[in-house]
Amino acid sequence: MSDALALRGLVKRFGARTAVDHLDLDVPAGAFYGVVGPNGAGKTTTLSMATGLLRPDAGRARVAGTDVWADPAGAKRLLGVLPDGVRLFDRLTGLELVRYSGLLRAMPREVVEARSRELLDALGLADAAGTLVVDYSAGMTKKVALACALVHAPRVLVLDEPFEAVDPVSGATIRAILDGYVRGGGTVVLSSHVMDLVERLCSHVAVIAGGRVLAAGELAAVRGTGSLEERFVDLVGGTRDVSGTLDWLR
Ligand SMILES: Nc1ncnc2c1ncn2[C@@H]1O[C@H](COP(=O)(O)OP(=O)(O)OP(=O)(O)O)[C@@H](O)[C@H]1O
Repeated sequence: MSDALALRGLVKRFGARTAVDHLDLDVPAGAFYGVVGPNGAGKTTTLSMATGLLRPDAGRARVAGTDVWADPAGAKRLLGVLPDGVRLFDRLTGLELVRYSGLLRAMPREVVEARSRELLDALGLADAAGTLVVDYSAGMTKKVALACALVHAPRVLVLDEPFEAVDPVSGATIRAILDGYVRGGGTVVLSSHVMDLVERLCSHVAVIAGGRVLAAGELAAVRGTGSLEERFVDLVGGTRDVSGTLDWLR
C-alpha cells in the first residue's frame, strides 16, 4: 500500500527566506502523525504544499499515491484539510458552511444534511448552527472548519493546529473523533505545539526546524528514553536565557 502522504524534496522560498528546504517525509497509511517544531519552522508551509494550497518551488507531494500538483482534483478527493489562518466563507451560518463543503464534494444532499447536523452536534455547535460563522469565537471557528474537513469522510486528514483555541471538553471530543477515525483506517497528520498531546495521541512524529526534518518516525523511536519535550529541546536548541534582560518589566 502506498504511503498516505509522501513528500519529496519540497522547497518553498519567500524572497530571500527559505521556509521549507528540501523536505522529505513519509506518512504511513493508518498513522496518527504529529508534526512539531518551533515557531517559523515551516510546518504550515509544508502542510500547505502537501495539500494543494501552496505551490512548491521544487519537490513533489503525493496523497495515497496521487500527485497533489499533477492531479489536484484527484488528491483533494482523498484529503480533508484544516488549514491555518485561511478565511472561511464566514457570512454563512455554521450549518450552511458544513453543508456547502459537502455539496462541493458532490455528495448527495440528504447525506450532507444528516452528516452536517451530526458533526455540529458532536462538536457542541448544534445551538450555534444558525449563527453566522463571522460571529463565532476562535474555538468555534476551529471546530466548524474541522467539521468541513470531515464531512466527506476523507482517507487522509491534514490538520494545522486543530486544538488551538479549543476548550478542554471540545478538545477531548475532537481527540475521540480522530481516534475513531484512525481506528477505522484513516490517517491523520496534525501540527501542534503541545508535546503532551502529541505524545498521548500520535503513533508517529516529525520534528521540523529551519524547514528541514530533524527526526521522524515512530513516536517511541524519536522520543528515545526521555519525554518528547526533552527530545524536542535537544534537537531544536536550548531555551533562551532571559535573566539580565527586560529589567524594566520587573
Ligand atoms: N506568505 C508568506 N510570506 C512570507 N514569508 C512567509 C509566508 N508564510 C510563511 N513565511 C515564513 O516562512 C517561515 C515558515 O513559516 P510557517 O508559517 O510555515 O512556520 P510554522 O512552523 O507553521 O510556524 P508557527 O509554529 O509559528 O505557526 C517563517 O519564517 C515565516 O515568516
